[in-house]
Amino acid sequence: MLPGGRGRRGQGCLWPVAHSGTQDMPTRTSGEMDKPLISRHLVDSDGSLAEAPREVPKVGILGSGDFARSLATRLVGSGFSVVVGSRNPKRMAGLFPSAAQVTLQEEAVGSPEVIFVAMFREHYSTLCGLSDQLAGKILVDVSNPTQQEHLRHHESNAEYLASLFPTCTVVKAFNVISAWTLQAGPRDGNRQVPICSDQPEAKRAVLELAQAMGFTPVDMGSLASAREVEAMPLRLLPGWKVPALLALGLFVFFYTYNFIRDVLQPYLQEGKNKFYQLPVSVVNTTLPCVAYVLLSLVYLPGVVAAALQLRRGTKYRRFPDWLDHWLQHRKQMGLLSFFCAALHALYSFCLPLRRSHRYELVNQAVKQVLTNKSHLWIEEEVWRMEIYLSLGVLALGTLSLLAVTSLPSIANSLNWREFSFVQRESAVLGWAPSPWQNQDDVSSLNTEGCGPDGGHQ
Ligand SMILES: NC(=O)C1=CN([C@@H]2O[C@H](COP(=O)(O)OP(=O)(O)OC[C@H]3O[C@@H](n4cnc5c(N)ncnc54)[C@H](OP(=O)(O)O)[C@@H]3O)[C@@H](O)[C@H]2O)C=CC1
Ligand SMILES: [Cu+2]
Repeated sequence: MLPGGRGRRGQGCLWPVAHSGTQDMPTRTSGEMDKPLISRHLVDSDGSLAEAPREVPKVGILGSGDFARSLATRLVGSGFSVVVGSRNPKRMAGLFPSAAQVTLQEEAVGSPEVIFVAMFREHYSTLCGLSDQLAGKILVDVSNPTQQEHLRHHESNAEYLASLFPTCTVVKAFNVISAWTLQAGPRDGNRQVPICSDQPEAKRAVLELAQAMGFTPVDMGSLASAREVEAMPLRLLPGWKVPALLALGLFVFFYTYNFIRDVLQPYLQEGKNKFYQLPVSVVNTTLPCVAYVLLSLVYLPGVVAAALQLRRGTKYRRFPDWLDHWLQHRKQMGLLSFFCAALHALYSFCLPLRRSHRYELVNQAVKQVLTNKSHLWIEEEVWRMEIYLSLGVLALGTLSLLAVTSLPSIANSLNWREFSFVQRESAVLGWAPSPWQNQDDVSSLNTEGCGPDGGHQ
């Protein structure tokens, strides 16, 4: 079991990998050579307790910058012995945890099997002098290219490092984790660490290292995926761009429409000044329209896909790309729909707070007095509003249930049947999940609870 890690019972733990052809293991007898450095089993096959880990695994870090410091802190905290290689160890030693050994680059790379290269790409070539000492070791490339660098270089940083050190095994990992997350621990921030390498054993070693540090490693395959892994931190909310632009476009469209209908037309035809309605009332009328349309766009691709499958007579053929993308964006559209509906509810609460509303009430009262009416009560109107409001609240409640259960952490705590039950039963459409639907889908309901005039006024 790894120190500080959540070692799996009865399962072999490979860290650190004993390289075939690694010479620096003279301390172990030949009988021990096939065992990993750390004790292999928590519980042996005969049920007796295995020996506790004795040797503290050593990890090397080249570079002494922000990332190196955070990494060293985290590794020491996870029970590893850390040796840092710097061009200027004296100056840097004070910045590292005291348990970490800070020394010259050539001294640091001697003993550890796994060495993190916490430097920028342009400085990789300065390590070429260490080629001989590095032979046979695992180099972990943590670098992140800038947008320009990513576009300029065809090969990934990790592949470039591998080309400089053909005798080493390069593993790409940890680039998506910020120095800050490393230091604070994986409690907050992203836990997932995508890892890729051409050598399965080396990848496995780094996978287990990440796990021992409390992260969730994700196997991304061979080093050819490094370019994709390096592009990850450059992307900003990738799945949200299209749905957010769509929501914005819908908002602009409906806002313009409502402005023309509720403000401009009364002004032009009757000379009424209703421009004060622009900040609250028109926005409040617009939000449910956006919510409705987004919601129908959550359902529509499912129907289109079903129709397509029926027409093709099979479900084992790929959907066209546009439909595929649309299907993949349903969750975001559903959540944006929920967001608009929630905003609409808030705005609706604020309607009676407005000064214009108070003036209108008083004016109406005065009018009533002048016409000598004492009691104004239209039964039908009263009932209608009560029902609108009740349906609106119910609809928003259901929509929030769908939104909440679609969040990964909550969806993961439900099994597939529970998930589809919540999603289906709460959906007033009675829409059944189908094979193309993924677990992350938010399906929704068809009522939003708006008055026919949309504005609850
Ligand atoms: N900071 C972050 O949050 C993250 C950083 N990364 C990646 O980690 C790597 C290091 O980043 P970071 O620690 O922030 O950078 P820094 O600038 O803080 O550190 C870079 C280190 O590289 C070392 N180095 C070795 N050779 C040279 C050289 N010839 N010229 C200059 N420096 C050299 C230096 O250490 P010394 O002087 O001791 O030799 C220096 O401390 C980068 O590739 C970055 O993309 C990845 C994810 C997050
Ligand atoms: Cu409403």
